[in-house]
Amino acid sequence: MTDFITFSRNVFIPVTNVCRNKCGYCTFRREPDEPGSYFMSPEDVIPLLKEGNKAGCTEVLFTFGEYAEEVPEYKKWLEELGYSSNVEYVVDLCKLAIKIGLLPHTNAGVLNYMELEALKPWNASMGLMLETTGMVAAHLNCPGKQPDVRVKTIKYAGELQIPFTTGILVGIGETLDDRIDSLQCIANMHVEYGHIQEVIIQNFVPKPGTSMEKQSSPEIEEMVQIVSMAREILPADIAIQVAPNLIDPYLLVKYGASDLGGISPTTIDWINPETEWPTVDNLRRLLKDISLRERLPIYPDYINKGWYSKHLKPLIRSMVDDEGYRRSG
Ligand SMILES: O=c1nc2n(C[C@H](O)[C@H](O)[C@H](O)CO)c3cc(O)ccc3cc-2c(=O)[nH]1
Ligand SMILES: C[C@H]1O[C@@H](n2cnc3c(N)ncnc32)[C@H](O)[C@@H]1O
Ligand code: MET
Ligand code: SF4
Repeated sequence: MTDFITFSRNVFIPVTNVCRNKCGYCTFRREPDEPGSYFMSPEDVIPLLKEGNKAGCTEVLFTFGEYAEEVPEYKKWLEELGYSSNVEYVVDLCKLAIKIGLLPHTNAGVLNYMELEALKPWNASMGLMLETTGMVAAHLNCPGKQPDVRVKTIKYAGELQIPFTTGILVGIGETLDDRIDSLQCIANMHVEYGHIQEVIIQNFVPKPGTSMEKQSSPEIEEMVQIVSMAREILPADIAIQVAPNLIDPYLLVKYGASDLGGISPTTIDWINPETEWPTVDNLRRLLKDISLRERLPIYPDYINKGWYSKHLKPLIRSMVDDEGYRRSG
């Protein structure tokens, strides 16, 4: 077990819920003509960024339905704002965030090499869940959830030296062999490119109204097993993240989890809105004897390696302590 467990203070901004995929477990996504579908303009985003900055956050998590621009309605919204592509818009959102004092972490789903290249200078880190290398029914209508497509994006990020977050979703119909294969696949990519800063082991939570509503969440014993396996399979410099709003982290931390991901003081978890994040004080209580330390969205090793652009340098410098974590006070 590590000496301390890390987390980051973030603002969670779900820019659009329009998405080309139809994951069997997701309640976030909407059809463009469905009530509740939306697209956030800069006027919607700016107050949230300012509020997060005031509350002491270091990070903004921009997340999206995947390739929403393939949907004509979304494309029209973008063009009305004067953008010809989603990535062009995300770059502008990142610039706004940096100006306000937050380090961007973008997870826009699958992206190609050029899109990642355009986003790299404006992001402290980026992410994409591998989910699983297995063929599961939950991903039947999801061009962007095919394992080879996901792996390609994660490899491009490696070629571009982008500090990267990925992970697996546990309990979506994959087998034990699929879980081992997924972790091995991530480990191999890290050995080749050295860019995976953390791997999320996320437990599936069934949601009413989805095709998987009757499927159960993995038991804690199963999560302990997979976290232990992850700790054995993944190189030691990769952190293992679990989500403290989805599962009690105490036991998982004993078996190798070392990070609790982004906790937001001002926003909810838009993908899992049913469960609130614990406050930092509550986390300290949950973790009992184990101490908690705040990090930035870019891990100490990657700050040391200088894997960030000149646009982020002043902000990172103002936030970081001598050991690469969040400076206190
Ligand atoms: O608060 C959340 N943060 C999620 N994060 C963000 C994460 O907690 C932090 O932003 C990173 O650890 C960077 O600091 C993700 C990041 C990814 O790149 C990919 C998937 C996720 C999923 C979640 C999530 O479900 N909830
Ligand atoms: C942002 C990430 O949220 C995860 N995600 C999406 N739906 C669920 C769910 N029902 N339970 C747990 N995690 C989920 C996916 O792994 C996605 O990549
Ligand atoms: N839609 C993307 C994905 O599933 C981003 C996270 S879910 C909103 O990969
Ligand atoms: S999890 Fe992401 S890719 Fe899947 S339907 Fe939801 S928004 Fe789309």
